[in-house]
Amino acid sequence: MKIKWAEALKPVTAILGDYWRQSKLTLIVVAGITTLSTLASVGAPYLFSKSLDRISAGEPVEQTLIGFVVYAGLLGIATVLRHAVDYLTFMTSENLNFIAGVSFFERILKKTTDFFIDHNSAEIQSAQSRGQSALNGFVQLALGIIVPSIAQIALTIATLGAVLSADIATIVFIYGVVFVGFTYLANKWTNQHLHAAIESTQANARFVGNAMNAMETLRHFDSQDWLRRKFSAKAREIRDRWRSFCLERVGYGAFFGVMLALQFAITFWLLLPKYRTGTVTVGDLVLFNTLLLQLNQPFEMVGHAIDNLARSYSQFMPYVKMWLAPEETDAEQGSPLEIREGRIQFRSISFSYPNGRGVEDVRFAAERGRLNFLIGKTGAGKSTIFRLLLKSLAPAKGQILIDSTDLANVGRRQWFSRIGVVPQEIVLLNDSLRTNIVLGRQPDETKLRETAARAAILGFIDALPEGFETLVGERGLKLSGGERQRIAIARALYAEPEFLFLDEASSALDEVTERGIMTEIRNIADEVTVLAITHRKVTIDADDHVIQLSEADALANQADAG
Ligand SMILES: Nc1ncnc2c1ncn2[C@@H]1O[C@H](COP(=O)(O)OP(=O)(O)OP(=O)(O)O)[C@@H](O)[C@H]1O
Repeated sequence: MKIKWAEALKPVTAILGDYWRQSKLTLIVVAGITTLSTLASVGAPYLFSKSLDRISAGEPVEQTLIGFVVYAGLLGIATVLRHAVDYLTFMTSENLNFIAGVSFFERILKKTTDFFIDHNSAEIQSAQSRGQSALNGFVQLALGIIVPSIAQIALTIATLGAVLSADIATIVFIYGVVFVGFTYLANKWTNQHLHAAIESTQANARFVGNAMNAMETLRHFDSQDWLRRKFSAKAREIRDRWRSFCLERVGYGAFFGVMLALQFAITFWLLLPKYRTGTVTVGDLVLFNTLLLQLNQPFEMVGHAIDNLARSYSQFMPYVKMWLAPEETDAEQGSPLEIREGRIQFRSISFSYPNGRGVEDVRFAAERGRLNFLIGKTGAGKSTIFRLLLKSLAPAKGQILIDSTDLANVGRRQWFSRIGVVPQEIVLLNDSLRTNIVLGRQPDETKLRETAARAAILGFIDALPEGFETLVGERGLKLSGGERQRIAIARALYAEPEFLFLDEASSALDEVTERGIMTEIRNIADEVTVLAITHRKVTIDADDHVIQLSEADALANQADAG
């Protein structure tokens, strides 16, 4: 996806806007100090050259000493101010990191399900840290380099023009334009290597994230060697792209050296005859030499700044792409959800994924008073129906009614506050059992114990030395599959939902435990609408309501209202 400049500017303006509001005072102080530092760095050599001329003209040393003392003082002040600018800029950058980090995280929280199917956590993190450092680069460049350098260039050229001659100032100006222009072109020419290097780095982060998630499996298949080869091939590709970039830049360096020598040679060639005729003094020559040497620094800095800007821009692209990726659209001002009977009705629902698969014309109703089981062959569309119910997908056709309210008009937060879900793939945080069940909702010890008992996990938790405070490990891997499922069931029941969706929620449980949990759930079926996906017929009782997805082509699924 190629990003337009205007689009890339959206996150920049949002973040820098916040940054300006929060760090206004420091930024103004930095700008003030920068101006003073620039004045001191041009004023000092000027004073030196004038004092030198006065001494050459035979003025007594006592009278000229004051000029040299002020010169020394100005040099000192310029150094102090330069350091102050460096560190104040650095100090504010931490605040910028904070703002950029939080804004990015908030955006990621709103992304669609597809976003998390396409990007893993390592890749998201890599985009975030590169994006943050690029943004920081922009600000540091602007504050610490571009603004002071341009001020110094302007002031120096004006001084050279006034003290020496307009043609010298013009030569220096032309040199600066060629220098900065060539740096810009060199960037353009080397950009393809740069973009390729950044893209490869991002792809490698995605690869590493995938590999970390599948580490156990890869080990079982003795795939480490294959993994290592793949990783080193990708890492080599990144290194080679960076190398091509750097070597091309080294070549351009030679051009800059020749340019610098030429500039000095031409200007001295013009100045020396003027010295002979007395229009230029020794002090003027010294001033010229000092200012020119000093001026190469801001020229180089502006050149590098353009260079860095180009690099930062590329580094910033993955961050921008993620920032701009579609977000869940929500009916925030949606219909209030009034629940009377808790009836869920699918009315001719169709949905197709980009690959053409999905569900078509699905019709069924799930009511309270008994459990509703959704069954059908693998790939028939059961999970897709759940995703539609959870508003991760939106129907292309048809309506999902909750009593008489169309679910499409209900805000996600409102809907999620009324439902409990146990997904097929249980996701646990690497935190305590308590945190994994409560998940940031209102803490209530009695409710916690009650729901854990309903999910048949209370006995297990109480027997652990640290009880509810036990840590579950990365993705809950310190628990068995069945324990993870029971924690997920307790989590779904904790907020006393009005609708409960179970996607193969008991597939990892033994029959006795499963029966116990299903009895608990049947006991609440009068107050909660329960819709469960299962492949295990034994889970289903004679009194339960079965919704059978047809065995025809998945896209032509026709649910039986049972
Ligand atoms: N994100 C996706 N992108 C593209 N196609 C998908 C996606 N998710 C599912 N599908 C396809 O849609 C169809 C229905 O999948 P779904 O997961 O709903 O089936 P299911 O009945 O839940 O299967 P199972 O019983 O195996 O879990 C399948 O053909 C599947 O390949």
